[in-house]
Amino acid sequence: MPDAPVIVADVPGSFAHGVLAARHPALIRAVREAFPYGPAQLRALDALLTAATEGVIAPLGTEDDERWAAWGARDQVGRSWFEAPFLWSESYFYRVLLEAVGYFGPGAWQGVDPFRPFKLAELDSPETDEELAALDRLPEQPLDEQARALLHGSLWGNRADLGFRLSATGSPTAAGRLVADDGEAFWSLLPADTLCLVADNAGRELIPDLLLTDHLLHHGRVRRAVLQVKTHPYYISDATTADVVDAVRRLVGAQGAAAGAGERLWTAMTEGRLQIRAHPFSCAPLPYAEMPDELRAEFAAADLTIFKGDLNYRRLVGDRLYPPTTPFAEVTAYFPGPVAALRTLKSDVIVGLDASMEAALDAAEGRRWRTSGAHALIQVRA
Ligand SMILES: O=P(O)(O)OC[C@@]1(O)O[C@H](CO)[C@@H](O)[C@@H]1O
Repeated sequence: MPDAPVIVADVPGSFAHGVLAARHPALIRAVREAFPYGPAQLRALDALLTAATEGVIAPLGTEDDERWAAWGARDQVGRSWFEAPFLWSESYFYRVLLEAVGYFGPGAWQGVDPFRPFKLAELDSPETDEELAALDRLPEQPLDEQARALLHGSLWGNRADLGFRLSATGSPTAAGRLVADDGEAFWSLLPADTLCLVADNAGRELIPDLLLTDHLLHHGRVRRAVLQVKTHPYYISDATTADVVDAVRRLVGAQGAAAGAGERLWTAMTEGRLQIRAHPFSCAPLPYAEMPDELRAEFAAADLTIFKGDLNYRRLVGDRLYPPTTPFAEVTAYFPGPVAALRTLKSDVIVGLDASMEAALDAAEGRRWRTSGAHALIQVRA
C-alpha cells in the first residue's frame, strides 16, 4: 500500500495537528523555563513559537541548509508547518529549536542539550530505583521467562511498570494489551551473531533497552550488539551517545543485579561487543525506505534489527494512513534484513493488525487506541 496518504497536520482535531498546535508550544515553554538562557536564545525561542504556529517553514540560515535541502527542504520552505508532511515538519521543528538555543554554536551554549534536565529527572526518579531493584528478583524465574520479561520491559519502555514486568511471570497484563504479538517469531531469530537496536528514548526507556541487550549478550543469544542512537537531541527525549553513557553509569552506580548489568555493559563497550553508532540519518525527516546506502549496509550486516518506539515505527513503515490490516512484511519489504518493531501506539500509523482486532479496537475506543499509548505491539519480519 505504498500510495496510502502521507500524514499531514492540517486537520484541526487530529493527533498530528495537536502535536504542532499544542505540544510544540508547550515544549518551547518548558525548555525556556529549564535554562537561564540569555536574551538571544529567548528571542529565538519566542520567534520559533510564533513561526511554528502561525508562520511558514523558513531556511535555517546555516550550513545545515544543504543537508536539509537533500532531505526535501526545497519542497517545504514557504509552506505552513501544518501543510508539510507531519514527519517532516515535526523533525524540522526540533532542528530549529536546537538552532534557537545555540546547540550547534559557536558560543557558550554549543552542545548543551536543552532536554537534558528532563532526561536526568527521569533517570534519577524513585520509579527508576524501584525498577532496578526489581531486577534482583529476576533470577528466580526460568531463563526464558527472564528474557520475555526483559523484552516486555523494553517494549513498554518509559510509560511502563518495568518492576511489574520483571516480577510477574509471563507478563500477562502486558501480553493482554498487545494488539499484535510476534513474540515467538522474535525469539526464533535468536541466537544470532549481530543484533542492532535502533534506540528511542533516553532515561526510563533506554535503561530496559540496555538490560535486554545485556541479557542477550550475557546469555549468548547474540555475540555482539550495535546500539543506533541520535546524533543530537531530538523529539525531546531521544537517546544520544551522552544519554547512553548516563544510563550505563546509572546502572553501574546502582545496587545488586542492576550494577552487575551495568558493569557487563561497560565491559562490552570497551571490548567492542556493544557498539554505539550515531548516523546523521537518525535525525532525518524521512522514512527509512529512503536511507542512504552506507546505513542500509549496516542494517544488512545485522541478523536482527529492533526498531524501538513510535517515531522509529513511523519511519520504518512510512508515516502514512495505511489500512491497519496492511501486512507489516509488505511495508518493510525494502528493509535489508530481519526486522522487529517494539512500540506502544502513540500516533495514527498502524499496520499488521487482524481485521477482528481492528474492529474490536474501533468499537471499544473509536480512534483513540491509535494514539493513547495504552496499547503496544511486537511485529517481526524474518
Ligand atoms: O518515539 P516515541 O518516543 O515512542 O514517541 C514519540 C511521540 O511521542 O512523538 C510523536 C509525536 O510528537 C509521535 O511519534 C509519538 O507520539
